[in-house]
Amino acid sequence: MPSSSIVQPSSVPSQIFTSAESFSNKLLNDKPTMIITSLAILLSLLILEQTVYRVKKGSLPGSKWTIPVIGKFLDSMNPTLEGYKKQWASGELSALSVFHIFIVMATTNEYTRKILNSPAYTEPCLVASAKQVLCGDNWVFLNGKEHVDYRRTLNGLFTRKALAVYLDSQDSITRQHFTEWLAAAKKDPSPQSIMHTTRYLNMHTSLRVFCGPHIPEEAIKIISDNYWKITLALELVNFPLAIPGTKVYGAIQARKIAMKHLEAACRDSKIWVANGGETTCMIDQWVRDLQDATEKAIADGNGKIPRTFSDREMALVLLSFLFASQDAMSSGVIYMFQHLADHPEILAKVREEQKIVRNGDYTKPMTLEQVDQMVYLRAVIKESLRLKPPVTMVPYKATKAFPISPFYTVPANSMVIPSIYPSLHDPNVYEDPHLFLPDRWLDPESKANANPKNFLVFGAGPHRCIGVEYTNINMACVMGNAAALLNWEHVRTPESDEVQMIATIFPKDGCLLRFSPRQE
Ligand code: HEM
Repeated sequence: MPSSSIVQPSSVPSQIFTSAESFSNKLLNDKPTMIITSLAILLSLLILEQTVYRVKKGSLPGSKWTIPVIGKFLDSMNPTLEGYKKQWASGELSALSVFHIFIVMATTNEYTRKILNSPAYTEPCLVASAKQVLCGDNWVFLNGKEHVDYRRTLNGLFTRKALAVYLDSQDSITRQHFTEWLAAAKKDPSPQSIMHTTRYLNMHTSLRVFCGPHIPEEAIKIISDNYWKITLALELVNFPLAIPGTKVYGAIQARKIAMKHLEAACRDSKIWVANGGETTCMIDQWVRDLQDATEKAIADGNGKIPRTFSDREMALVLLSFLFASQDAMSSGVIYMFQHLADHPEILAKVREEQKIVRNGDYTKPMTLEQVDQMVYLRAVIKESLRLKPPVTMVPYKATKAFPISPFYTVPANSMVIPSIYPSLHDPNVYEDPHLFLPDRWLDPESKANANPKNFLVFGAGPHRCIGVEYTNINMACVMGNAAALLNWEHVRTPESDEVQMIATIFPKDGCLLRFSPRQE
């Protein structure tokens, strides 16, 4: 076969094979050509892949070549904070590629804020699997005016009045779990990791705050047991196909289970509110807000009747809240337990404040007014979140070519990642950034307070966390009650200060604590 046929395959199509024998002879004769053709195509694709990567990367730091097809997939499967620190140290902007997704990582506060505040060029994409797990029609994927309008409705679920209603559930569930933790510790006094117990406490609290009495206790347990599959699928880039056995497939099954129960709760709440039931939870609050706005519009005769929300739409919102809060809140609370155990002098001050604010009576449920007065505890929470921010980075996508600096334009459709961690550890803003120093938040003139733009624990811009106040109150409720009602001893291991990244960050040894009851 002449070599020209390699580049001119069209020279053969008119040939008709008249027998099976001549066909197989032809195949045997053509075998070397087919191999050479395939190799040539493969080589061209590899060269094209490397060229596209290098053109997109331009002058940014990062590997000169990318591993064919998978890129840095293996690194992204086992991410480490050390690995990310290396990437951040490589430049203010740096590049990598995973499964042909070109990624630009921003390190500085300036670039990070620019990505978060440029809705004309960027939108959150969470992680690559997020649309499969959360459903493409989830409100969190809206942008621009549609997003602003939707979010305005949801803001009503986080007013001070609404937060005061939720605090009762938060307080009673926290106490219930502490009682169970103490009973377990009495049975087995050996130190135990608090990873799963804290996650269950958070899931239980979230689902009662969101759904009140409209979700049965067994459903909470089922959702909680399955939710870990969602957490495991939150890698930056997953294996692209959601086939049985993959993490994304497991997460989709877990979401289906959660959605079934959340939709049922929304249905139940609508009936409850229509029958005059009191507001017990977030969905009741939402249904009541809509009912009140509708009645007002009719009474005013202005025609501004609010849109209705189906059970599925409401359940998708609750799913987005669960998704946003479960891992982040667990990380925040676990590190609080660790930091306070490792700094007994700070825990002593938290206890002193609890005693004063609550008049030494820890039997009464915590109130919002009391949380307002816990100035020291709130500084401790802020510092714990700064030192170990649960969310170290937030993946965004460039919806069009994004001129992030005078020297570099992020190519359209790339992933562009604002990094939160470096801003929170900037030594120019936080002296001794690796130390746990809550006092830095108590002086209004401190560098930390003078530079709020660096405090990116909850992001910034149009998609800034909607649950900031709820988070602060919940952490105050859990840690205020823990300080008052529990003693805990941290059994340190060589891995206590190492960080494990599973969607958010956790101490690598799971934080081993020994609990006992506290009497003042
Ligand atoms: C320690 C706890 C939490 C941390 C550290 C945290 C952090 C974050 C961060 C970094 C973002 C991205 C912001 C951005 O893109 O600029 C975010 C978004 C979001 N968070 Fe949180 N979060 C926490 C708890 C919660 C809770 C408890 C809820 C709900 C009950 C919640 C609901 C949301 C939602 C809905 C978004 C997306 C907002 C939007 O796209 O408009 N978060 N959060």
